[in-house]
Amino acid sequence: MFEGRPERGAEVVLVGRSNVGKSTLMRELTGKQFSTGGKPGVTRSPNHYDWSSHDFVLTDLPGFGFMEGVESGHREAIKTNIVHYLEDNADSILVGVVVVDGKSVIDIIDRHSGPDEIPHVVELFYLFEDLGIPCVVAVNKMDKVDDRDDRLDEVCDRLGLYPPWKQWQDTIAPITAKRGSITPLTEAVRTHLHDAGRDDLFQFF
Ligand SMILES: Nc1nc2c(ncn2[C@@H]2O[C@H](COP(=O)(O)OP(=O)(O)OP(=O)(O)O)[C@@H](O)[C@H]2O)c(=O)[nH]1
Ligand SMILES: [Mg+2]
Repeated sequence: MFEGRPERGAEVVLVGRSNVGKSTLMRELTGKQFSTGGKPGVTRSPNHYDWSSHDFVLTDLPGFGFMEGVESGHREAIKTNIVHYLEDNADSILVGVVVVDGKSVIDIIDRHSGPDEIPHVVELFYLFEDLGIPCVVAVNKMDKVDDRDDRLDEVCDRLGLYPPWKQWQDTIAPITAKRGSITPLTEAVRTHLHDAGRDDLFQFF
């Protein structure tokens, strides 16, 4: 189990595969440097960022999926811990942000789709739905994607959302975290915070 979650009544979580840019996005949102890098699996336990004056915490959960130098049993354990974390804290979590790498997400989803297999990203998306937590898919590294609209339509398709993606801007947010270009994400998050009656948290997004 993940330890050390600060006692907070409101939370936004970032979750996604290793190396998609969660820590980079966290840095953009908070202005604080978190350890990032090309080496997958950098984040092994949650990074909580909280503001002592506010009843709010932003959490960067560890990456799952491929992690160099991490054996498969441990990898599964991390995934199980993430699911438990989301279930245990579902009452406080106002928005779940699933971060994906726009360059590779479709290949990865298709590689892991089969009669007995559902890709982690799709599974997470539905887990948030089951838990009643609004979910935003931050499609990161858009600087590396040429066929932008086609790619985003494909992401919708794989998640069971009818294209075109532009009608899902509360759910699909194309960003380039590395360059600080994250407005589609902050606007989507704000929409869900507003729906939850929490405009007071706009200051963090
Ligand atoms: N081209 C490009 N690279 C990015 C972008 N965002 C992050 N990266 C790079 O992707 C790599 C991984 O970023 P991290 O933020 O460490 O990824 P993470 O999801 O926290 O990874 P784990 O901690 O392993 O789960 C780094 O080399 C980043 O510089 C982006 O928008 N575009
Ligand atoms: Mg990280």
